[in-house]
Amino acid sequence: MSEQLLQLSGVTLGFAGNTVLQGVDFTVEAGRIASLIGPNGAGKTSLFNCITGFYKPQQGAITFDGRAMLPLKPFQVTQAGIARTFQNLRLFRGMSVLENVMSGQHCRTKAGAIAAIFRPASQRREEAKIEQVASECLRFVGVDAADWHREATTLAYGHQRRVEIARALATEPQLLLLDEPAAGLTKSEKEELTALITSIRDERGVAVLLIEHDTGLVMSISEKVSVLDHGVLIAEGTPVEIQNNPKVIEAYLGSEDAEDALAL
Ligand SMILES: Nc1ncnc2c1ncn2[C@@H]1O[C@H](COP(=O)(O)OP(=O)(O)OP(=O)(O)O)[C@@H](O)[C@H]1O
Repeated sequence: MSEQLLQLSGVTLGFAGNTVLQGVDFTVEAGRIASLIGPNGAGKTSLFNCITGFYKPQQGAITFDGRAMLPLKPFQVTQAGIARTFQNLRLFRGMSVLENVMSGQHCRTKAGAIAAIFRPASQRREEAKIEQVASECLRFVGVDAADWHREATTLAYGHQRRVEIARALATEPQLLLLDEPAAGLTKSEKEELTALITSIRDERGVAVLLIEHDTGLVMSISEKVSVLDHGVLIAEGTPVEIQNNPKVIEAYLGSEDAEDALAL
C-alpha cells in the first residue's frame, strides 16, 4: 500500500496575530508509520488539533481518504477513521478500564437515548459487540484482564497510556495519531511501545502518525519523518536523511543538544 491517506495542503493557523502554522503541506500514506518532530512550540500538537477538527485553520485544506475534513466536528473526524491520543492522559475518571475503552466504540454505534433506556434486543446485541471489540483492543495492547474492572486512573502510568491507545483503536481507525506516547515511560516500557506501534501497523493495517521527542524511538520505527520549526515544515525524509539534514540540525541547535535530540 502506498496511497496517500491524509493530505494537508497550505495549512495556516494563527491566534491573535501569532502564526502557529504556515502553509504546511503534509501527507501520510496508508499503512505506514510517519513521525512529526520539532523543537518545543514548533506547532506539532496544533497540527494534530487541525487534523482532528479541534482547531480550524484560517487557510488550507485537509483531506482524509479523499474526503474534506475541515467542515467536520471532532467526533465526525473520528467517525471518518482518524483516532488520537493526547499529550496528557485523558482517561475518564470514575470509569473502569473496560468502560473507558468501550467509550471509543460509541462513534460506531447506532442506538440512541430511547434504546439506551428500554434496552431492546438490538441494543443488547450492540452492547455485547461493543464489549467484545473493547476486550479485543485491551488484549491487543497488553492490558491484563485482571485490571479491566479497575478504575482506569488507578493503573500504573504506563498501563494508562496503553488503555488510551486501546480506546483509540476501539474507534476502528485507519489512521492513529499519537501525541508523545513515550513521554514518562521507562526504557523497557518504551521498547514495548515501539513493538506495539509496529504491530498496530503490521497486524491491524492502521497508519500511525507520531509526535515524539524521543527521537531514538522515532528514528527506529518511522518510514518517514517530517520536521516542523516555528510552524514551517522545514524537512521531510527517511530517518537517515533527517539526521543528516543541516536545516534540521540547525533547528535543534540552540534549543537542545542536537546530537541527543536527533539521536545522532
Ligand atoms: N489555543 C491556542 N491559543 C493560542 N496559542 C496557541 C493555542 N494553541 C497553541 N498555541 C501556540 O501555538 C504554538 C505551538 O504550540 P504547540 O503546542 O502546537 O507546539 P508543539 O510543537 O506541540 O510543542 P511541544 O513539543 O512543546 O508540545 C505555541 O506558541 C502555543 O502557545
